[in-house]
Amino acid sequence: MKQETISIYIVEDDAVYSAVLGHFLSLNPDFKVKKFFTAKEFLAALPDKPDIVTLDYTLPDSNGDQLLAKVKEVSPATKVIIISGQEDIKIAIDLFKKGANDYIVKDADTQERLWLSINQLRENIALKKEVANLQQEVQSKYNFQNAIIGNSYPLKSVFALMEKAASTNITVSITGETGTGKDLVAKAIHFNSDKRKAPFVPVNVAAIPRELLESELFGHEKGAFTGAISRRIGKFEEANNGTLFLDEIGEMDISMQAKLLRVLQEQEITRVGSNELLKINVRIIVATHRNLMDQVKKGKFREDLFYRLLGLPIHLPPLRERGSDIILIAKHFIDKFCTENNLGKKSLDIAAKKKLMLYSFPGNIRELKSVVELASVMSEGEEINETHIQLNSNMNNEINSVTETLTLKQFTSQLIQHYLDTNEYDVLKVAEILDVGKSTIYRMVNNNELKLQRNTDNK
Ligand SMILES: Nc1ncnc2c1ncn2[C@@H]1O[C@H](COP(=O)(O)OP(=O)(O)OP(=O)(O)O)[C@@H](O)[C@H]1O
Repeated sequence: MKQETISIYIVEDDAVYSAVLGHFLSLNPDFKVKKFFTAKEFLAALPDKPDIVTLDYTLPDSNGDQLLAKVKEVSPATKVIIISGQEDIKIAIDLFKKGANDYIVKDADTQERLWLSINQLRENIALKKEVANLQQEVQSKYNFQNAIIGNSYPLKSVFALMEKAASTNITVSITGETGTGKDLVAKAIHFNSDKRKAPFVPVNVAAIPRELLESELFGHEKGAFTGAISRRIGKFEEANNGTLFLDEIGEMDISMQAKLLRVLQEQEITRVGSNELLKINVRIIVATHRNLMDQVKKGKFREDLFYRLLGLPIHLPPLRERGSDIILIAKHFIDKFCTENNLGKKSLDIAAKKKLMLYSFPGNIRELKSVVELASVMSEGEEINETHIQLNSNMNNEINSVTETLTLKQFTSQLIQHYLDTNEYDVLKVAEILDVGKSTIYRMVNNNELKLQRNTDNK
């Protein structure tokens, strides 16, 4: 672990003793030492929150007891070492109870004991700082706008719902095709909620054999079934006070659905092979690529569980409906991949962008990522052109009937027409999705390049 500088305040009215301690601790260049001779001077500097304070138990204007209480009030994370002229076990125990970290008697060994004590506390401080930094890192990694790239109209609605989800404990149900970011959205909600310091526990229901799911979720006691050689806690217990993310919930077996419903209603679980009820407090987020209502109609998903899990529904639109987000996300992946692989800076040329915009991306963002990473490898220079973009399946939606021989103007007009047709001819919405001015669209309508209503020729 990297050793960081730590600040130490010495509070001691005996000037000689203070100078000795100060000199001794300053031998370590990582220790930044300040000396205070009265409680008054020390209290004035306390808001700077030192890492460690050594307190002389008896000062002319206060005592160790009062100052310890003040430190705990103003700077609870500061570690306090009491240095006392006499050994009094009762006082020492009392001080420990009130939060002192060590109690050292002034004698021949004081300096060594102090050195040891400070080094132990220092490890603890460094660990706490590291945990705090990691927590901050994770939070900023899952900050909505950092983690989830895009500013299209449909994605902005998703952000608005995510804010609501993060500020409450409501159950969240996320739907969307494969690769649209369901997992990412679930994590971002957790790491922006007040449960962020507790665990985020993902369970992919589809990946666990049906007969093992119950013990995976609720845990089991030793000997509960063949192979249960020891007690094991389940995912619900692991996620206690945090978030349990049940991915692919639509794949859950109907008998297991009944057990899950009971647990959600009662907020308590029973480990397999036990009779003991354990209270749990878990935020639930579920995701599925299926239409759960259809599953209910087909009798494959319990209606009562469906409504119990629906909570705040968030639907993630497929990538092909996110307009120019395709290019933003592609750029993001190219920059990241090129930096990680020392490939220098690369960018997409116009034809490459056009090829990406025309494709329907059945694998959504996951597919876009692999397409542009491969393109970054294939391109020799700084530019990624259309020959580097290797698509995995044939273009299959109506927009893909556009031929490669179109001019940029014809292409633009067909692209906008496609979005008008699929967005109820809402000009403002389409202008926002495609990031063009609404006047551009109206101009093209006036020039008969675009239609603002459905074609009625075939009716
Ligand atoms: N808007 C986005 N911006 C940047 N990266 C994204 C975005 N959405 C998804 N990703 C990335 O795309 C990949 C697929 O996302 P994710 O696994 O969350 O999708 P999913 O919907 O859960 O897929 P599946 O249903 O197959 O499990 C991940 O690498 C994720 O980080």
